[in-house]
Amino acid sequence: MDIRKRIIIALDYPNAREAEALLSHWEGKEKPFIKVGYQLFYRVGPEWVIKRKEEGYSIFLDLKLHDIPNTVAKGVESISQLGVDFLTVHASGGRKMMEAAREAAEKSARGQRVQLLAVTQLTSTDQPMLNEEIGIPGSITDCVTRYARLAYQAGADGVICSGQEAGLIKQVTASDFLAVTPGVRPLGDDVQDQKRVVTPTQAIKNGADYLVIGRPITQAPSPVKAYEAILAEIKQAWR
Ligand SMILES: O=c1ccn([C@@H]2O[C@H](COP(=O)(O)O)[C@@H](O)[C@H]2O)c(=O)[nH]1
Repeated sequence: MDIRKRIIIALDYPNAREAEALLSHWEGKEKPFIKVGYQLFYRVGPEWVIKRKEEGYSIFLDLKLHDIPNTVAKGVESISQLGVDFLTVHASGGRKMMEAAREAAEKSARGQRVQLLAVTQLTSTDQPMLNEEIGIPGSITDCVTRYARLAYQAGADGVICSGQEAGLIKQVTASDFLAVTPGVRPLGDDVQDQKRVVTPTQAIKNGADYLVIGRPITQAPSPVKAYEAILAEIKQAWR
């Protein structure tokens, strides 16, 4: 796979104009893999996503579905019409919910079916928050591992986890079970609201398949330069 596709840029913008302004930096260059979250999706809707697909972007639609199995299945059926590449569901929705999502993705595929990624624990969650606020006992690693196993057994294609956990997830599932990792910060960058953070090098060395990176690229004075610097770093780490 083209190593450029391993970096997924999070387009966390409030409208099409700002999202397209970011994308315009890549005019005449190879199109990056982009992530559309609900801030942008709820504003621009499915037509905008379909248009970007037609232009040749790979798209991760990060809607983090979490509901009863029937509702999630219907949501996946609708989303499958957009032809996006990746879609998130929450592993905490349970096995039946993820199985229903997988079945719906297969049934409603138009060509290549959407790949389902289960969110384990958000990268903004740390140990005290997991135990004291959310009320889940034990270590974050145990919780993430448990959710990853469940997601694997339920037919998800991979998980969203921190780069800290990518290697462990491969050990308890399979080497081709995707570890897609947000919470990536180049050395010296502000971690902001992220807690379980790693550098691009650490993420790749730990076995991450894709790095999801938003603000370190989108808020950089030159987004393309920031992207290319991360790319150079992961190429080095790949060796
Ligand atoms: O556990 C998770 C799941 C999703 N995300 C999303 O990734 C990006 C990260 O953006 P940064 O600006 O690089 O922090 C953002 O869209 C999140 O919604 C995550 O961070 N952690």
